Amino acid sequence: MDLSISSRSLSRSASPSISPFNSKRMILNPVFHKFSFDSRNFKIKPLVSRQNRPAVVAVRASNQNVHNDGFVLEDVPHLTNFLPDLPSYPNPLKKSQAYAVVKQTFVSPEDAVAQNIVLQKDSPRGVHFRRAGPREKVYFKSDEVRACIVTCGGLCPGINTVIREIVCGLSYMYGVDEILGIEGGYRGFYSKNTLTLSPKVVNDIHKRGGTILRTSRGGHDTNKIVDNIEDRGINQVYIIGGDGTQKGAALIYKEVEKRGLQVAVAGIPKTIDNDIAVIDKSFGFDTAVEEAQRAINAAHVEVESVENGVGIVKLMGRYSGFISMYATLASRDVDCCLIPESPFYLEGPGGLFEFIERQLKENGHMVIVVAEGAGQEFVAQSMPAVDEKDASGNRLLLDIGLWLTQKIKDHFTKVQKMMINMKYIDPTYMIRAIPSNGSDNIYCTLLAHSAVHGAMAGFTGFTVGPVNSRHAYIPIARVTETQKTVKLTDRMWARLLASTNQPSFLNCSEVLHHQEKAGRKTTEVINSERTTST
Ligand SMILES: Nc1ncnc2c1ncn2[C@@H]1O[C@H](COP(=O)(O)OP(=O)(O)OP(=O)(O)O)[C@@H](O)[C@H]1O
Ligand SMILES: O=P(O)(O)OC[C@H]1O[C@](O)(CO)[C@@H](O)[C@@H]1O
Ligand SMILES: [Mg+2]
Repeated sequence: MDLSISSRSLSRSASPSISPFNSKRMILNPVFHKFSFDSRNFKIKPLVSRQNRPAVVAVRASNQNVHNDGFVLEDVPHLTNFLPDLPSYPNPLKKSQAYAVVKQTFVSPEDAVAQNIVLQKDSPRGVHFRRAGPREKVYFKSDEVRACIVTCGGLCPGINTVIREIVCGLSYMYGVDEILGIEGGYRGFYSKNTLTLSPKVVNDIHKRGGTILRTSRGGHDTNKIVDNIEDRGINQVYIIGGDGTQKGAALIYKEVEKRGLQVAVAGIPKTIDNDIAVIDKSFGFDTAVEEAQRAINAAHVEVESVENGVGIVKLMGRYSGFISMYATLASRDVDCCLIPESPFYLEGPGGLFEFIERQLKENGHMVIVVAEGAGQEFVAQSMPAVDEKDASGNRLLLDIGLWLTQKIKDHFTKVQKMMINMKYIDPTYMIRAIPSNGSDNIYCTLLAHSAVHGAMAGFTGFTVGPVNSRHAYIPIARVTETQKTVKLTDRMWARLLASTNQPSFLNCSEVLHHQEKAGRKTTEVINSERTTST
């Protein structure tokens, strides 16, 4: 029996109960894809799908493949894990003009990307991920692919570039011509129309900020989404979004597996906050850091032109201060950077007021960069209890910029009897809404191509991203189980403190606590200038 029939033709077949897909689902003898782990790592569990059809699913007991030398491969799922007889085809890239003279067109199945590249001579080789890129064999016939793209969560520079490059990549590299854009985020699967995407439609969208598909928060209903995927005959789903979106993508992948559908689910991580774990950085982040310079520069120009000028620039970063940290390091005009990971205080020795006073005496002006998630506990104290959430359940933040502006003004005019000139700039949405810069555009292309190659090769339930500069397929759970934050114990934060010479706001016991948390037992003498008791 020919099992190469696509889910498109299947879902269009008159009666699902007599679809040949049923026979495929009932095969009880899974033969795992040769790149996957051996069957000892799996157990077989019968499940019942939406239409009460029996489905057979291979559940990965452990997705870690550990070798004697401490080499660990954290693999991503493959369609053949639960559709063992899926046929494969030669990759059409073999005949592609673009790849004609490439020395090694296809990534070797053995290629892996190391999560940790700083090792000691005798240390175990550690965790690795499957290297991204085109494979010798694909598990979809080009003319049977019906792909869709969806964008969820907040905006970020480069989303349109990723959309463009998925469409052009599918079309030019694999000859796919059925690509749908799902409108308005996850809820768009079941409540909106779709857009037909082609290279012509997406040709110049990378020059625009935002997402041509529009986005939303909330509205993730796994069953409704997968019903819709099935009904539309979609067999490749490209999901662009942040940590919440990737959690949603994992649920879609699981439901697809449970129903035994030949649908590849690929996540492309997006977040301006750069808070996605494992990957080097998220697309749009460099653009954001660059754009933040304009706001910082404006603040600097303003405050150095007046007497006792204090400029405050608020940047995005709910729980992670990466944009603020990098924008500060890039600028050199910033005297103090406040991020959510590093608690600060205003009054007393080593506090912010003391530092501002010193800066004003020495330079006559200063610039503070504050991440939107910093000092939320202070703002909350001075406001009636509000605990609002957005539609996705993310806590809505209070305006630390306004609060800080007011506090500094009050302190210097009322307590210190000192005239100061406050300038508060909030460029957050302006930064998020711009198109991506050149280097982010290239990065977006790599992400999109990696996702397309991965889905065509039959991988599913994966996220793409660079790990130590090499693009890899990462199990979705790995990027959602933790959020990446600035580590105060890493050298980067020390570099920032050394560059601005701002107080660290940590007292001696806090320094030791952070070092212990980072697993470092140290008896280092702590710089007394930077340590005060609160
Ligand atoms: N735990 C979850 N399970 C399933 N879906 C989720 C989950 N968390 C969020 N989502 C869905 O993912 C989408 C985007 O989530 P969210 O608004 O948190 O943004 P995000 O993807 O984290 O991006 P960012 O935080 O960078 O703006 C929403 O449609 C939301 O319903
Ligand atoms: O678009 P919204 O819902 O106002 O979201 C703003 C939030 O989104 C983010 O930009 C993340 O996408 C955060 O930095 C910010 O707090
Ligand atoms: Mg998020």
